[in-house]
Amino acid sequence: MAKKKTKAKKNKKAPSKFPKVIITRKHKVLLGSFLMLLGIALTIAFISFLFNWKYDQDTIGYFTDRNIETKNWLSKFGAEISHFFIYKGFGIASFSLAILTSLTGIYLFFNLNSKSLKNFWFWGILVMIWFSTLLGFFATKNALLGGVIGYETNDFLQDYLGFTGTLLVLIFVMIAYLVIRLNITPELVASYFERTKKEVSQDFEDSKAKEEEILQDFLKKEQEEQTQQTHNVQDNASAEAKDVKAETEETLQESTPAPKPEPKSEKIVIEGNEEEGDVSMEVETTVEEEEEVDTLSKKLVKDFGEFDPTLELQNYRFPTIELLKDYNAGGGGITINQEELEENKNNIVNTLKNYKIEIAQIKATVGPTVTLYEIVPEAGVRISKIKNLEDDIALSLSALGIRIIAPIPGKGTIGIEVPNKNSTIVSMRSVVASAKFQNAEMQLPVALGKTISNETYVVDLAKMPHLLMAGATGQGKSVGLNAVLTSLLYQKHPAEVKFVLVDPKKVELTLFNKIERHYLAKLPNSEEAIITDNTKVINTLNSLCIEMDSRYDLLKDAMVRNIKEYNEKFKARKLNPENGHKYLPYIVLVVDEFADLIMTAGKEVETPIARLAQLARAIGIHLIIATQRPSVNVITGMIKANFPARIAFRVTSKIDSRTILDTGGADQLIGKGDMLYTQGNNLVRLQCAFVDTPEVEKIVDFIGAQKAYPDAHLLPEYEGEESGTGLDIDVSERDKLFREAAEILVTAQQGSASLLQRKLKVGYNRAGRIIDQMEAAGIVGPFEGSKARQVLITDLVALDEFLNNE
Ligand SMILES: Nc1ncnc2c1ncn2[C@@H]1O[C@H](COP(=O)(O)OP(=O)(O)OP(=O)(O)O)[C@@H](O)[C@H]1O
Repeated sequence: MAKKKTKAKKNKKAPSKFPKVIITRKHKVLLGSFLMLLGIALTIAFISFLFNWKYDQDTIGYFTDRNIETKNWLSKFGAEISHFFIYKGFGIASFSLAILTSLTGIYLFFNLNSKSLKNFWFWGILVMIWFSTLLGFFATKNALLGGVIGYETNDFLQDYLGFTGTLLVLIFVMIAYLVIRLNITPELVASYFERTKKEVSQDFEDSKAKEEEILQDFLKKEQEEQTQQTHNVQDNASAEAKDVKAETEETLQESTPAPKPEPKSEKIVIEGNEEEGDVSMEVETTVEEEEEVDTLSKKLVKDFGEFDPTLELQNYRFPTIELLKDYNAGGGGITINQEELEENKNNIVNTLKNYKIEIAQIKATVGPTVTLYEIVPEAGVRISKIKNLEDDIALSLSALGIRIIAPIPGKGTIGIEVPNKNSTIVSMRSVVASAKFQNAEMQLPVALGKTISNETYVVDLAKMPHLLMAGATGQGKSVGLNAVLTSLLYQKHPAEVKFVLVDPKKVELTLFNKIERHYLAKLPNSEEAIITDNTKVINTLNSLCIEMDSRYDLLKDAMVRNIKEYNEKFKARKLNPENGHKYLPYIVLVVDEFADLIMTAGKEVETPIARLAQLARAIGIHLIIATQRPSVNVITGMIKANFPARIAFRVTSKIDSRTILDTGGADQLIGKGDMLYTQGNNLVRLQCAFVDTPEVEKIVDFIGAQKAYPDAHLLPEYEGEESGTGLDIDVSERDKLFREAAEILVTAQQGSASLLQRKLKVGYNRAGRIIDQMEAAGIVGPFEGSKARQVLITDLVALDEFLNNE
């Protein structure tokens, strides 16, 4: 019980802690500049101390006495602090402290990734201790070099390990540093020497070749001079020259670089017994050739560093947290209303008593929108009884949005969720600033909102791997979509993720147009990156399928299983861009109002969507589809089977809830971002993070104002059937009735399929196909909606001529 109380206390306190954790950009700039200057001050003080320490010795300890003067360039502060760190501390190794302080300042000031900073501090301090001990070891008489700590550490080690032992420890620490921090291995050192050796011998060969060239030039000149002399002399001279030439050739032959050594082979001889007539046999075993691939990639990484996909936009700045509004700035998180809690508790206890269910324990967890009352029934009460009474209990408590979970999975208690009278908005700012989101080691982290116990809920879109969002209109779907997109914008560089946005309503996602050249992907030749026309969606989906197939080919070629491994290999320069390899960004396809799409395009979109959903997980294409019409003809079995991660906002009926989640519950939500999330197993009730349109606008403005790529990310080209208009229809594939049909239309001067149907007595499909073939041939014009097509040939004679000339 006592434990529970403290837990409850923790929960109560948790929200008020939040604002304290947030370090704003201003704080960072201030602290960063302070630390940079402090580092510089320390360096100045330390340098000055090295020259003036003897004089300043007497002044130490008189910090408050203003009459005493020091020679340190930073006066008393400099003398005292240097005395503390250099003399009493780590000796001249203390300079590393000044460097680390400045470095921290630089990181904060420029808002750099602070992960590597921890590494710098750890190794910096280790090197400092090591160096001061080393100096304490070798320069025992000069206290200034190793400092007191260096001297004492060394003394301590020598007492226990002796002179040699201490030396060995120092050497080991150095090796550890070289191996762990600088990744220097014996192989690397060996390969360095090997390379240098090769370079030196190459230099020798080059100079030899030059010498040969000079020699040949010289010989040529000699020869020319000699041809001008008398015949006799000429003969002699040419004979001599021949000699010299022969000699030169000999040397030339020697100096020409030897052909590449074949892999060495070892010869083993199996001796036969000659007396018995046996023949001896030579067995040749070849030594394996060395693999060059790895050493090449290592060399590339060594020369150019790992491939950095963000290099093209290396000055890109992630949106700052200040762009998001702090909805709870005044109130400070969840407020707990004791009276309300008491009232609800009594209500629950009494209601259950009416049904003769006694309660042993009850515990409340206050969340942003609902409070969860966890009940432990008295021994002997069957859970199924409570489950059967679910509706009656909800009715007795007479509040909207009550959900009973009997039992809570994995807990053995019964949960009753009762909405709070005053709900708290979960701001996007609070979830983005949370440590859970900031430190999330996920490929595509998405902060969905907060759980009932007020914890930030972060999921990995890459693991989902596709998300279905549904809910009645006005319950928070668009806000939810924006929360997902915003999360990704806060964590992923434009080089790492691209969005394909489909927005038939034309208003929800339009804002993201501003980041077209940073984050959006589109078809080549399309003007707008955000797709608002349903017919164009089909082309985009098919293009994504092409992209998927080509990505699979790349993965196969690279012999990896997924995009993460592929990109790691590419970064390590193990994949050659000349073979078509490139860094692959994640692609997130967002379809708002999926119902609209299915209604207009049906199978044509369902098939590629299902294909992508089934196969695209490994190659980094993830789908998010949202709909306000959660009926079975929209969320079909095929869609459901491939979208294990689902979010349900409030719906109007239990049937709708079943369609989305395979279980009830979404009909009991209270709306305004109250939602249920499942990833195939448990249902989690969450309050969706709230991000308003002006906030999204600020973020996209912030990103849009920065340097961008020249164009949006281009998807592979896909020529839709309707855009091709069958122009490539082969003449030999024409319908048998083609000529007859053409004559009918030219005579009637009316390009109508129904006319063909009537005259030729063919079905609608065949008539349509013939018309398409005629369009391809140039006999009739393009489809003009309700009007009949224009006939481009005036009479039968012209038609005859036209067809004969084809
Ligand atoms: N997470 C949330 N927290 C607080 N209020 C919310 C939240 N989500 C939505 N709301 C409220 O609900 C309103 C409607 O939300 P939203 O526009 O997202 O609904 P929708 O389901 O997309 O509706 P539609 O399908 O008609 O576009 C918002 O204007 C806001 O006031």
